Amino acid sequence: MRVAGSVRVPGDKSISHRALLLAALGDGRSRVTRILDSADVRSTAGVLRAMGVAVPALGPDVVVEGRGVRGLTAPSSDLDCGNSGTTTRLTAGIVAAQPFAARFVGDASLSRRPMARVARPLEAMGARVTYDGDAGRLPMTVHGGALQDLDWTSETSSAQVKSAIVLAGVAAGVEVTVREPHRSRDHTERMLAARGVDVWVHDRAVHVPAGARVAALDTAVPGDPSSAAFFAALGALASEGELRLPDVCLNPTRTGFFFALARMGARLTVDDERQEGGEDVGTVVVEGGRALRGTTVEGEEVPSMIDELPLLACVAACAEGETIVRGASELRVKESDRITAVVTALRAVGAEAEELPDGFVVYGRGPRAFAGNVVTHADHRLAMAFGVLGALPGSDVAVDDPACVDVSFPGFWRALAGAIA
Ligand SMILES: O=C(O)C1=C[C@@H](OP(=O)(O)O)[C@@H](O)[C@H](O)C1
Ligand SMILES: C=C(OP(=O)(O)O)C(=O)O
Repeated sequence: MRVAGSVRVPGDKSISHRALLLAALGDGRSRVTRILDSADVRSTAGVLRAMGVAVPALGPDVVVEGRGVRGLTAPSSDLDCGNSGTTTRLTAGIVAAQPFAARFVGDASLSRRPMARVARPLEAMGARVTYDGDAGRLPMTVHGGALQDLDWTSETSSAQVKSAIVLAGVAAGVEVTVREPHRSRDHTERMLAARGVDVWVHDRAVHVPAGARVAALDTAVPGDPSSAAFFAALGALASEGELRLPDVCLNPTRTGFFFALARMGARLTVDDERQEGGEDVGTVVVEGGRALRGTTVEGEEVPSMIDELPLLACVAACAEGETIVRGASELRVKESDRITAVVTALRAVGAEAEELPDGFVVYGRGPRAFAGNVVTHADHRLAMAFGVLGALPGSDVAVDDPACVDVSFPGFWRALAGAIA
């Protein structure tokens, strides 16, 4: 298989959510260009509209009139977060500081995911959180109120938990410190700093002082490294050719997959590296034709490629030798249980893999073709990872729900077909 050309991946999902939320909390008008128009970001736009923020239909250029940190209005309907954990948890932090209650609902997948991880610190700040049914699961109502300062040590390295607490602190005007075991993605910190908030980051701790205001800011969203990862993998698995992936966010809390792929033997370089809107951005160039070998991922590397681990498992099936991922039990509480789902799907297409409680082992047997049916559990990352395996010469992989890619990467299948020469 030969790859060629340039794939411009859509805007970063994490940054797109935050760009809307911070624009809503801002003093004045913010313009966001190149925002990701996907189902998850539409969920964030929808919950903001329900709270009185005039967010236009998502497009190349989105202008939002900020309401200030406590200027949201009580929603007259539920906040429908769809499939999006980020929408739910970050918005829960903001609602905790507003003088009203809001009920969060989501689809079947989101309704299985744990919410106590954000509810507990928000309760410690003085908000009240109630559940319709099972404790810690949606539907969940956050009753906002007068919040107090918080110094919180998180058990998980979760940017959503960290951001929920930080946004609650900013919206309430109180002081917060959040500590985490390993550094998770730091877009909230960078984006608040760019909007005039005195954020301090020291090692694995973040501090925001009392009385913060969020300035309005015009920004462009860089390309999503989690979406670019599928094309980096495709290029690395190709027998010849080169793919260029321009304008990808290269924030070091997000580039773990590229690093692991390079370590496995892929030829990856970066052109035109620069700073844009507080983020490192560049063109990732991947060349095919290299033999790949297995690797081990654990510890602090895990958060830097948390959403790319299903894809890493697929690449590992085409490498020589074992790939071991440990310390990634968070994968069990994503859109699906991504440990069980990826191991089951790998076996279904003819690869060898086994589950660990907190990760997996893939027994790679070098470049080859795969065939079988993949159950995605409507998980976009699973669909795209197995889409890459299905694109390999001789492969015949049927993904049960190809449309679920719309959560993060509408147009993925066309882009995948277009990258193969
Ligand atoms: O903050 C964010 O934008 C995200 C954080 C990660 O989740 P956790 O915070 O649950 O690890 C990641 O998996 C998710 O896709 C997006
Ligand atoms: C886990 C993901 O997103 P979220 O938590 O926002 O649903 C993801 O996009 O892989």
